[in-house]
Amino acid sequence: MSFVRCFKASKRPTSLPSNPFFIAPPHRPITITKMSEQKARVLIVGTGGVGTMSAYALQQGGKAEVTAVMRSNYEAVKANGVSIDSVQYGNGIKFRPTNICKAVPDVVKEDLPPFDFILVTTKNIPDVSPTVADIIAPAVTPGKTAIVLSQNGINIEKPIIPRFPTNPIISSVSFIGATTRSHCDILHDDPDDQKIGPFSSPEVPAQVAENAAKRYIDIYNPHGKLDLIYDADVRRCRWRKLLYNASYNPVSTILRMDTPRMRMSAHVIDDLIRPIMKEILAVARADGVTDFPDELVENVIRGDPLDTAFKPSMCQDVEKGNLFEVENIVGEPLREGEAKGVPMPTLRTVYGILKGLQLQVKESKGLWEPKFTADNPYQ
Ligand SMILES: CC(C)(CO)[C@@H](O)C(=O)[O-]
Repeated sequence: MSFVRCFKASKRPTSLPSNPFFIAPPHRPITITKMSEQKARVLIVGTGGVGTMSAYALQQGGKAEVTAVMRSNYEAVKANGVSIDSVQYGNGIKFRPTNICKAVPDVVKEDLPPFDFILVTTKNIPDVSPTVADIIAPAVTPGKTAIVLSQNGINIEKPIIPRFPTNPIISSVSFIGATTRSHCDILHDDPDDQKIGPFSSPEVPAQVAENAAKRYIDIYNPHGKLDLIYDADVRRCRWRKLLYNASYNPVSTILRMDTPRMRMSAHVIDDLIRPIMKEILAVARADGVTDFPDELVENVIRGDPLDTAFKPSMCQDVEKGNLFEVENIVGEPLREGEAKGVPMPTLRTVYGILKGLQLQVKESKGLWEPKFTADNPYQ
Protein backbone atom coordinates (compact mmCIF):
# COMPACT_ATOMS: atom_id res chain seq x y z
CA MET A 1 0.00 0.00 0.00
CA SER A 2 1.41 3.35 -0.94
CA PHE A 3 1.45 5.99 1.74
CA VAL A 4 1.07 8.78 -0.75
CA ARG A 5 -2.15 7.34 -2.04
CA CYS A 6 -5.03 9.63 -1.19
CA PHE A 7 -7.06 8.30 1.69
CA LYS A 8 -10.17 8.55 -0.40
CA ALA A 9 -9.66 8.03 -4.07
CA SER A 10 -12.22 10.58 -5.13
CA LYS A 11 -15.66 11.82 -4.41
CA ARG A 12 -17.44 11.36 -7.67
CA PRO A 13 -19.63 14.08 -9.15
CA THR A 14 -23.35 13.44 -8.95
CA SER A 15 -23.61 12.73 -12.69
CA LEU A 16 -22.47 9.15 -12.59
CA PRO A 17 -20.97 7.26 -15.50
CA SER A 18 -22.76 4.31 -17.01
CA ASN A 19 -21.30 1.10 -15.76
CA PRO A 20 -19.40 -1.15 -18.11
CA PHE A 21 -20.02 -4.32 -16.13
CA PHE A 22 -23.48 -3.76 -14.77
CA ILE A 23 -25.84 -6.70 -15.06
CA ALA A 24 -29.39 -6.13 -13.91
CA PRO A 25 -29.90 -8.18 -10.77
CA PRO A 26 -32.49 -10.93 -10.87
CA HIS A 27 -35.57 -10.28 -8.78
CA ARG A 28 -36.10 -13.52 -6.95
CA PRO A 29 -38.70 -14.56 -4.39
CA ILE A 30 -38.29 -13.15 -0.91
CA THR A 31 -37.72 -16.27 1.12
CA ILE A 32 -34.99 -17.75 3.18
CA THR A 33 -34.01 -20.70 1.07
CA LYS A 34 -32.73 -23.67 2.98
CA MET A 35 -30.36 -25.06 0.43
CA SER A 36 -27.75 -23.57 -1.77
CA GLU A 37 -25.58 -25.57 -4.13
CA GLN A 38 -21.97 -24.55 -4.24
CA LYS A 39 -22.62 -20.93 -3.43
CA ALA A 40 -21.34 -19.58 -0.14
CA ARG A 41 -24.16 -18.67 2.20
CA VAL A 42 -23.63 -15.10 3.35
CA LEU A 43 -25.70 -13.27 5.94
CA ILE A 44 -25.43 -9.49 5.93
CA VAL A 45 -26.22 -7.72 9.16
CA GLY A 46 -26.44 -3.98 8.66
CA THR A 47 -27.99 -2.82 5.42
CA GLY A 48 -27.10 0.86 5.27
CA GLY A 49 -24.96 2.07 2.39
CA VAL A 50 -21.98 -0.22 2.99
CA GLY A 51 -24.06 -3.32 3.71
CA THR A 52 -26.28 -2.80 0.67
CA MET A 53 -23.35 -2.32 -1.69
CA SER A 54 -21.71 -5.43 -0.23
CA ALA A 55 -24.93 -7.39 -0.77
CA TYR A 56 -25.01 -6.13 -4.33
CA ALA A 57 -21.37 -7.04 -5.05
CA LEU A 58 -21.69 -10.49 -3.48
CA GLN A 59 -24.90 -11.28 -5.35
CA GLN A 60 -23.56 -9.96 -8.66
CA GLY A 61 -20.43 -12.06 -8.35
CA GLY A 62 -22.50 -15.23 -8.57
CA LYS A 63 -20.58 -17.14 -5.91
CA ALA A 64 -22.69 -16.15 -2.92
CA GLU A 65 -26.26 -16.63 -1.85
CA VAL A 66 -27.04 -13.47 0.06
CA THR A 67 -29.45 -13.15 2.97
CA ALA A 68 -29.89 -9.59 4.24
CA VAL A 69 -31.42 -8.61 7.53
CA MET A 70 -33.75 -5.69 6.92
CA ARG A 71 -35.57 -4.41 9.94
CA SER A 72 -37.32 -1.11 9.27
CA ASN A 73 -37.24 -1.37 5.48
CA TYR A 74 -38.27 -5.03 5.09
CA GLU A 75 -41.72 -4.37 3.59
CA ALA A 76 -40.48 -1.59 1.30
CA VAL A 77 -37.57 -3.66 -0.02
CA LYS A 78 -39.81 -6.67 -0.46
CA ALA A 79 -42.23 -4.57 -2.52
CA ASN A 80 -39.89 -2.36 -4.52
CA GLY A 81 -36.27 -3.26 -3.81
CA VAL A 82 -33.58 -0.72 -3.00
CA SER A 83 -32.67 2.08 -5.43
CA ILE A 84 -28.96 2.53 -6.03
CA ASP A 85 -26.96 5.16 -7.85
CA SER A 86 -23.47 3.77 -8.03
CA VAL A 87 -20.17 5.11 -9.22
CA GLN A 88 -19.15 1.55 -10.08
CA TYR A 89 -22.31 -0.21 -11.21
CA GLY A 90 -24.37 2.61 -12.75
CA ASN A 91 -27.40 4.72 -11.95
CA GLY A 92 -31.02 3.81 -11.38
CA ILE A 93 -30.42 0.25 -10.19
CA LYS A 94 -33.26 -1.60 -8.47
CA PHE A 95 -31.86 -4.30 -6.23
CA ARG A 96 -33.24 -7.00 -3.97
CA PRO A 97 -30.99 -9.39 -2.07
CA THR A 98 -31.85 -13.02 -2.83
CA ASN A 99 -33.25 -13.53 0.65
CA ILE A 100 -34.37 -10.92 3.12
CA CYS A 101 -35.49 -11.38 6.69
CA LYS A 102 -36.73 -9.11 9.44
CA ALA A 103 -34.42 -10.40 12.15
CA VAL A 104 -31.14 -12.25 12.42
CA PRO A 105 -32.12 -15.87 11.74
CA ASP A 106 -31.62 -18.50 14.40
CA VAL A 107 -29.96 -21.30 12.46
CA VAL A 108 -30.65 -23.92 15.12
CA LYS A 109 -34.28 -23.06 15.89
CA GLU A 110 -35.14 -22.48 12.23
CA ASP A 111 -33.20 -25.54 11.12
CA LEU A 112 -31.23 -23.62 8.51
CA PRO A 113 -28.01 -24.74 6.90
CA PRO A 114 -25.06 -22.90 8.43
CA PHE A 115 -23.91 -19.60 7.06
CA ASP A 116 -20.41 -19.66 5.61
CA PHE A 117 -19.98 -15.96 6.33
CA ILE A 118 -21.69 -13.30 8.37
CA LEU A 119 -20.79 -9.83 7.18
CA VAL A 120 -21.32 -7.23 9.89
CA THR A 121 -21.67 -3.64 8.66
CA THR A 122 -23.74 -2.28 11.52
CA LYS A 123 -22.42 0.61 13.54
CA ASN A 124 -20.21 -0.68 16.32
CA ILE A 125 -21.59 0.83 19.51
CA PRO A 126 -20.41 -1.36 22.40
CA ASP A 127 -21.59 1.27 24.92
CA VAL A 128 -25.21 0.36 24.09
CA SER A 129 -26.78 -3.09 24.06
CA PRO A 130 -27.38 -5.28 22.20
CA THR A 131 -23.74 -5.51 21.14
CA VAL A 132 -22.54 -6.93 17.83
CA ALA A 133 -21.87 -10.30 19.48
CA ASP A 134 -25.42 -10.41 20.91
CA ILE A 135 -26.95 -9.46 17.57
CA ILE A 136 -25.20 -12.07 15.42
CA ALA A 137 -25.11 -14.95 17.97
CA PRO A 138 -28.22 -16.83 16.71
CA ALA A 139 -26.80 -17.06 13.19
CA VAL A 140 -23.30 -18.26 14.10
CA THR A 141 -22.51 -21.95 13.73
CA PRO A 142 -19.50 -22.76 15.93
CA GLY A 143 -16.47 -23.97 14.00
CA LYS A 144 -18.07 -23.09 10.66
CA THR A 145 -19.26 -19.52 10.16
CA ALA A 146 -16.57 -16.93 9.42
CA ILE A 147 -17.45 -13.52 10.85
CA VAL A 148 -16.40 -10.54 8.74
CA LEU A 149 -16.23 -7.29 10.68
CA SER A 150 -16.47 -4.33 8.32
CA GLN A 151 -16.37 -1.56 10.89
CA ASN A 152 -14.05 1.27 11.80
CA GLY A 153 -11.58 1.40 14.66
CA ILE A 154 -9.37 -0.92 16.66
CA ASN A 155 -10.08 -3.76 19.06
CA ILE A 156 -13.43 -4.47 17.39
CA GLU A 157 -12.56 -8.18 17.49
CA LYS A 158 -11.95 -8.23 21.25
CA PRO A 159 -15.53 -8.98 22.36
CA ILE A 160 -16.14 -11.28 19.36
CA ILE A 161 -13.24 -13.73 19.82
CA PRO A 162 -14.16 -15.01 23.31
CA ARG A 163 -17.82 -15.25 22.33
CA PHE A 164 -17.11 -17.24 19.14
CA PRO A 165 -13.74 -18.87 19.90
CA THR A 166 -13.89 -21.49 17.12
CA ASN A 167 -14.99 -19.18 14.31
CA PRO A 168 -12.59 -17.39 11.96
CA ILE A 169 -12.88 -13.62 12.49
CA ILE A 170 -12.03 -11.48 9.46
CA SER A 171 -11.23 -7.78 9.26
CA SER A 172 -12.48 -5.66 6.39
CA VAL A 173 -11.10 -2.13 6.40
CA SER A 174 -13.37 -0.41 3.94
CA PHE A 175 -12.84 2.86 2.10
CA ILE A 176 -16.11 2.79 0.20
CA GLY A 177 -18.31 5.87 0.06
CA ALA A 178 -21.91 4.65 0.32
CA THR A 179 -24.73 6.27 2.25
CA THR A 180 -28.46 5.94 2.66
CA ARG A 181 -29.75 9.04 0.89
CA SER A 182 -33.32 8.45 1.93
CA HIS A 183 -35.44 5.39 2.76
CA CYS A 184 -34.35 2.49 0.47
CA ASP A 185 -32.22 4.84 -1.62
CA ILE A 186 -28.44 4.40 -1.65
CA LEU A 187 -25.80 6.70 -3.09
CA HIS A 188 -22.55 4.85 -3.74
CA ASP A 189 -20.12 7.63 -4.64
CA ASP A 190 -16.66 6.27 -3.86
CA PRO A 191 -15.40 2.92 -5.17
CA ASP A 192 -15.47 -0.27 -3.15
CA ASP A 193 -11.95 -0.55 -1.81
CA GLN A 194 -11.21 -2.93 1.05
CA LYS A 195 -8.21 -4.39 2.84
CA ILE A 196 -9.11 -7.83 4.14
CA GLY A 197 -7.26 -10.09 6.52
CA PRO A 198 -7.74 -12.50 9.42
CA PHE A 199 -7.79 -11.41 13.04
CA SER A 200 -5.72 -13.72 15.14
CA SER A 201 -7.89 -15.88 17.39
CA PRO A 202 -6.19 -18.38 19.74
CA GLU A 203 -8.37 -21.41 18.97
CA VAL A 204 -8.56 -20.91 15.20
CA PRO A 205 -5.51 -22.19 13.29
CA ALA A 206 -3.85 -19.34 11.38
CA GLN A 207 -4.19 -21.22 8.08
CA VAL A 208 -7.94 -21.70 8.59
CA ALA A 209 -8.40 -17.98 9.25
CA GLU A 210 -6.25 -17.04 6.26
CA ASN A 211 -8.17 -19.40 3.98
CA ALA A 212 -11.47 -17.95 5.17
CA ALA A 213 -10.29 -14.39 4.45
CA LYS A 214 -9.07 -15.38 0.98
CA ARG A 215 -12.27 -17.24 0.19
CA TYR A 216 -14.27 -14.18 1.22
CA ILE A 217 -12.26 -12.05 -1.21
CA ASP A 218 -12.87 -14.63 -3.93
CA ILE A 219 -16.65 -14.72 -3.51
CA TYR A 220 -16.88 -10.94 -3.14
CA ASN A 221 -14.65 -10.14 -6.10
CA PRO A 222 -14.63 -13.20 -8.37
CA HIS A 223 -13.91 -11.19 -11.51
CA GLY A 224 -11.17 -9.07 -9.92
CA LYS A 225 -12.89 -5.81 -10.85
CA LEU A 226 -12.99 -4.38 -7.33
CA ASP A 227 -10.08 -3.20 -5.25
CA LEU A 228 -10.14 -5.91 -2.58
CA ILE A 229 -6.69 -6.64 -1.25
CA TYR A 230 -5.55 -9.31 1.17
CA ASP A 231 -3.58 -7.66 3.95
CA ALA A 232 -2.44 -9.97 6.72
CA ASP A 233 -1.28 -7.11 8.96
CA VAL A 234 -4.72 -6.20 10.21
CA ARG A 235 -3.53 -4.16 13.17
CA ARG A 236 -1.29 -1.95 11.02
CA CYS A 237 -4.06 -1.51 8.47
CA ARG A 238 -6.48 -0.42 11.18
CA TRP A 239 -4.04 2.09 12.70
CA ARG A 240 -3.49 3.51 9.22
CA LYS A 241 -7.17 4.15 8.73
CA LEU A 242 -7.55 5.47 12.26
CA LEU A 243 -5.25 8.37 11.44
CA TYR A 244 -8.21 9.69 9.49
CA ASN A 245 -11.13 8.28 11.47
CA ALA A 246 -9.86 9.26 14.95
CA SER A 247 -9.21 12.82 13.83
CA TYR A 248 -11.58 13.92 11.07
CA ASN A 249 -14.60 11.90 12.29
CA PRO A 250 -14.78 13.33 15.85
CA VAL A 251 -13.77 16.88 14.94
CA SER A 252 -16.35 17.05 12.15
CA THR A 253 -18.92 15.61 14.58
CA ILE A 254 -18.20 18.25 17.21
CA LEU A 255 -18.05 21.12 14.70
CA ARG A 256 -20.61 19.77 12.19
CA MET A 257 -18.18 20.67 9.41
CA ASP A 258 -17.24 18.85 6.21
CA THR A 259 -13.59 18.03 5.58
CA PRO A 260 -12.87 20.79 2.99
CA ARG A 261 -14.29 23.44 5.34
CA MET A 262 -12.16 22.09 8.20
CA ARG A 263 -9.09 22.47 5.99
CA MET A 264 -10.10 26.05 5.18
CA SER A 265 -9.60 26.79 8.87
CA ALA A 266 -5.92 26.47 9.78
CA HIS A 267 -7.02 26.48 13.44
CA VAL A 268 -9.03 23.32 13.02
CA ILE A 269 -6.13 21.51 11.36
CA ASP A 270 -3.31 22.95 13.48
CA ASP A 271 -5.02 22.76 16.87
CA LEU A 272 -7.12 19.60 16.45
CA ILE A 273 -6.66 17.40 13.39
CA ARG A 274 -2.86 17.30 13.18
CA PRO A 275 -2.31 16.93 16.96
CA ILE A 276 -4.73 13.96 17.04
CA MET A 277 -3.08 12.35 14.01
CA LYS A 278 0.33 12.72 15.66
CA GLU A 279 -1.03 11.12 18.83
CA ILE A 280 -2.42 8.19 16.81
CA LEU A 281 0.86 7.85 14.92
CA ALA A 282 2.71 7.69 18.26
CA VAL A 283 0.38 4.97 19.61
CA ALA A 284 0.66 2.96 16.39
CA ARG A 285 4.45 3.10 16.71
CA ALA A 286 4.25 2.13 20.38
CA ASP A 287 2.04 -0.77 19.26
CA GLY A 288 4.77 -2.05 16.93
CA VAL A 289 3.99 -0.39 13.60
CA THR A 290 7.45 0.75 12.58
CA ASP A 291 7.04 1.82 8.97
CA PHE A 292 4.66 4.78 9.12
CA PRO A 293 6.73 7.79 8.06
CA ASP A 294 6.16 11.23 9.65
CA GLU A 295 4.92 12.60 6.28
CA LEU A 296 1.95 10.25 6.46
CA VAL A 297 0.19 12.76 8.71
CA GLU A 298 0.44 15.56 6.13
CA ASN A 299 -0.74 13.21 3.38
CA VAL A 300 -3.78 12.09 5.34
CA ILE A 301 -4.64 15.70 6.28
CA ARG A 302 -4.76 16.55 2.55
CA GLY A 303 -6.22 13.24 1.33
CA ASP A 304 -9.86 14.18 0.76
CA PRO A 305 -10.72 16.01 -2.44
CA LEU A 306 -11.69 19.65 -1.91
CA ASP A 307 -14.57 19.82 -4.38
CA THR A 308 -17.05 18.04 -2.09
CA ALA A 309 -18.89 18.70 1.14
CA PHE A 310 -17.94 15.32 2.56
CA LYS A 311 -18.73 14.67 6.20
CA PRO A 312 -17.35 11.49 7.79
CA SER A 313 -19.80 8.82 8.95
CA MET A 314 -19.71 9.84 12.61
CA CYS A 315 -20.88 13.35 11.75
CA GLN A 316 -23.56 11.97 9.41
CA ASP A 317 -24.80 9.75 12.25
CA VAL A 318 -25.04 12.54 14.80
CA GLU A 319 -26.79 14.81 12.31
CA LYS A 320 -29.42 12.09 11.82
CA GLY A 321 -29.87 11.92 15.60
CA ASN A 322 -28.26 8.47 15.69
CA LEU A 323 -25.84 6.91 18.16
CA PHE A 324 -22.30 7.06 16.86
CA GLU A 325 -19.09 5.01 17.12
CA VAL A 326 -17.12 6.61 19.95
CA GLU A 327 -15.42 3.70 21.62
CA ASN A 328 -13.53 1.88 18.86
CA ILE A 329 -12.63 5.04 16.96
CA VAL A 330 -11.59 7.22 19.91
CA GLY A 331 -11.92 5.44 23.28
CA GLU A 332 -9.87 2.34 22.41
CA PRO A 333 -6.92 4.16 20.78
CA LEU A 334 -6.91 6.55 23.73
CA ARG A 335 -6.80 3.71 26.24
CA GLU A 336 -4.13 1.89 24.21
CA GLY A 337 -2.02 5.06 24.09
CA GLU A 338 -2.38 5.97 27.74
CA ALA A 339 -1.58 2.39 28.79
CA LYS A 340 1.61 2.61 26.71
CA GLY A 341 2.58 5.97 28.23
CA VAL A 342 1.88 7.97 25.06
CA PRO A 343 0.60 11.47 25.90
CA MET A 344 -2.78 11.99 24.19
CA PRO A 345 -4.15 15.32 25.44
CA THR A 346 -6.07 16.24 22.29
CA LEU A 347 -7.76 12.88 21.86
CA ARG A 348 -8.61 12.86 25.59
CA THR A 349 -10.38 16.24 25.23
CA VAL A 350 -12.23 15.17 22.11
CA TYR A 351 -13.27 11.92 23.83
CA GLY A 352 -14.82 13.85 26.71
CA ILE A 353 -16.83 16.01 24.31
CA LEU A 354 -18.00 13.00 22.29
CA LYS A 355 -19.09 11.14 25.41
CA GLY A 356 -21.27 14.14 26.29
CA LEU A 357 -22.73 14.25 22.78
CA GLN A 358 -23.40 10.51 22.86
CA LEU A 359 -25.23 10.93 26.17
CA GLN A 360 -27.46 13.56 24.55
CA VAL A 361 -28.33 11.07 21.80
CA LYS A 362 -28.95 8.33 24.36
CA GLU A 363 -31.25 10.62 26.36
CA SER A 364 -33.18 11.61 23.23
CA LYS A 365 -33.75 7.91 22.52
CA GLY A 366 -34.77 7.08 26.07
CA LEU A 367 -31.56 5.07 26.57
CA TRP A 368 -30.27 7.28 29.39
CA GLU A 369 -32.09 8.76 32.33
CA PRO A 370 -30.43 11.88 33.74
CA LYS A 371 -29.46 10.81 37.23
CA PHE A 372 -26.27 10.33 39.24
CA THR A 373 -24.79 6.87 39.53
CA ALA A 374 -23.53 5.71 42.92
CA ASP A 375 -19.87 6.03 41.86
CA ASN A 376 -20.23 9.64 40.63
CA PRO A 377 -18.20 12.02 42.86
CA TYR A 378 -19.86 15.21 41.58
CA GLN A 379 -23.23 14.82 43.27
C1 LIG B 1 -13.80 7.88 5.76
C2 LIG B 1 -14.77 6.83 5.33
C3 LIG B 1 -15.84 7.43 4.44
C4 LIG B 1 -14.08 5.77 4.50
O1 LIG B 1 -14.97 4.85 3.97
C5 LIG B 1 -15.41 6.19 6.54
O2 LIG B 1 -14.45 5.48 7.26
C6 LIG B 1 -16.10 7.17 7.49
O3 LIG B 1 -16.71 8.16 7.06
O4 LIG B 1 -16.06 6.92 8.68
